[in-house]
Amino acid sequence: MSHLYLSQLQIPTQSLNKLLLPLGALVTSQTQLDVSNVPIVDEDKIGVLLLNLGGPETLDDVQPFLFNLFADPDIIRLPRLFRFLQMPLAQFISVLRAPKSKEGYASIGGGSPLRQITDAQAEELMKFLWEKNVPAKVYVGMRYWHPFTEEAIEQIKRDRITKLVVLPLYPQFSISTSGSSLRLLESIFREDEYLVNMQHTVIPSWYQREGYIKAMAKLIENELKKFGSPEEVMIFFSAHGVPLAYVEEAGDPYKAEMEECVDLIMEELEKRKITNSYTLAYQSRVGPVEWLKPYTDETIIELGQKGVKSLLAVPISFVSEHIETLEEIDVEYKELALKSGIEKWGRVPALGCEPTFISDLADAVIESLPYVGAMAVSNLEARQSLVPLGSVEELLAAYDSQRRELPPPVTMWEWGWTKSAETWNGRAAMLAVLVLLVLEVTTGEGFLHQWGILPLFR
Ligand SMILES: C=CC1=C(C)c2cc3[nH]c(cc4nc(cc5[nH]c(cc1n2)c(C)c5CCC(=O)O)C(CCC(=O)O)=C4C)c(C)c3C=C
Ligand SMILES: [Fe+2]
Repeated sequence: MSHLYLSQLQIPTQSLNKLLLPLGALVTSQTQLDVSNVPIVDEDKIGVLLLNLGGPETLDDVQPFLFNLFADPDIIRLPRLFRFLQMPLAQFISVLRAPKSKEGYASIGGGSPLRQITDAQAEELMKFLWEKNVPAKVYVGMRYWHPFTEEAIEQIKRDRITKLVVLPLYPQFSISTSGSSLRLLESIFREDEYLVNMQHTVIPSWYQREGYIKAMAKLIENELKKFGSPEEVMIFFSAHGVPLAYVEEAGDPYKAEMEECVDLIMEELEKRKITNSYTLAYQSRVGPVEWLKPYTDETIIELGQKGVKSLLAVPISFVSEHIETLEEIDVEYKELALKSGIEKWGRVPALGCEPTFISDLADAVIESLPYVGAMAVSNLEARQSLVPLGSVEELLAAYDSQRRELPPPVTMWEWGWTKSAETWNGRAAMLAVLVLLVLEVTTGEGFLHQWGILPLFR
């Protein structure tokens, strides 16, 4: 785990006067916390901002929620040349996907439980912080639905918070989740004088924390006991997928962090004399591109073919129940497993407000407090004398540089085979394709239907 300032998410030249401090020591420090050296003065008002995805609360929210999701350039990554198509494409895909998504949300009670669960987690976290003598207020900022991150920030300003710890509720870092939320936050901070001057730190990922690993192991142990022969059960970790290009081209650490996380949980189980076989697969892919493999559905079928009879599904990338646990795993994958020859099926619940877990999150916040703004140094020498920059900064910088490369400046229209003509031809072609797609969706006929491509987005 490392800590950083939001300014570190910017290109390096803009972040020279602030410092990212990877706190390797804190990763392993699970010992008794000593809050006495936390530099908090009486006037300090401490805030914790929990970042999460957000989910539609009613069926009418589904399409606008999907629009917000697909309008995010960290979710649909278009080459810069085609960036102007982001909004029309988001509109197009959200309208196309909404009916299927609505069915899913209808089957879990008409909306996402994410807001309620995240609010409850915030409440519990606040209780633990106060019990540990850290009077802090906890805020929730969602990326794609209410309460939006912008709303949380407004409240933080109204409350005159002076020290802020930013904690994404995703255990493992991905460009598409924590990365996207932090990038948004960074842009909000950059434009606001109050926020620029507010001391803050970010905990980018925390999958390796002992409290989290222990809480996960305990939940798995509990569910295993419900099987007749627990030792014969295969532990099936199922993580939300990301497109393969995120990992292979943009350098997303998500897969590596996921694999390490699974290893740590299995090591913890071994300490409890649980040595079951296990596997990790990726679920919930969207669209026609290749995603991280192995895919959950294909793996279930293969395991059935290999004669596995008992499977315990463990959702691993998210700490709340949500549509992909309640519908995709509990209904679709269970049905697939039973059809594939698996006879006994179980599922580990999401962590939610599990006390070991929330208490550990409170510890993570307290451990990061000494670093809230404490390392804002203005000279390069001081910066270089400290611990080298952590992986998050490098990551987002690499990712940004990949996105920054490209286009020739788009000038006025010129005839002939010029750079400008090429650019405008490209844009015109994309617009034409878009018009064709809209026609196809509205009429239900066209080449994508004939080729069987369109249903892939549904
Ligand atoms: C760590 C978790 C998640 C990653 C990584 C992630 C990447 C990712 N997701 C989509 C597309 C969709 N995600 C949707 C819902 C959704 N996604 C996550 C988590 C991660 N997504 C959660 C917890 C939820 C559910 C929220 C809720 O309402 O309960 C949806 C909408 C649902 C649906 O229509 O299936 C889409 C679409 C992409 C494209 C992506 C990586 C690029
Ligand atoms: Fe998702």
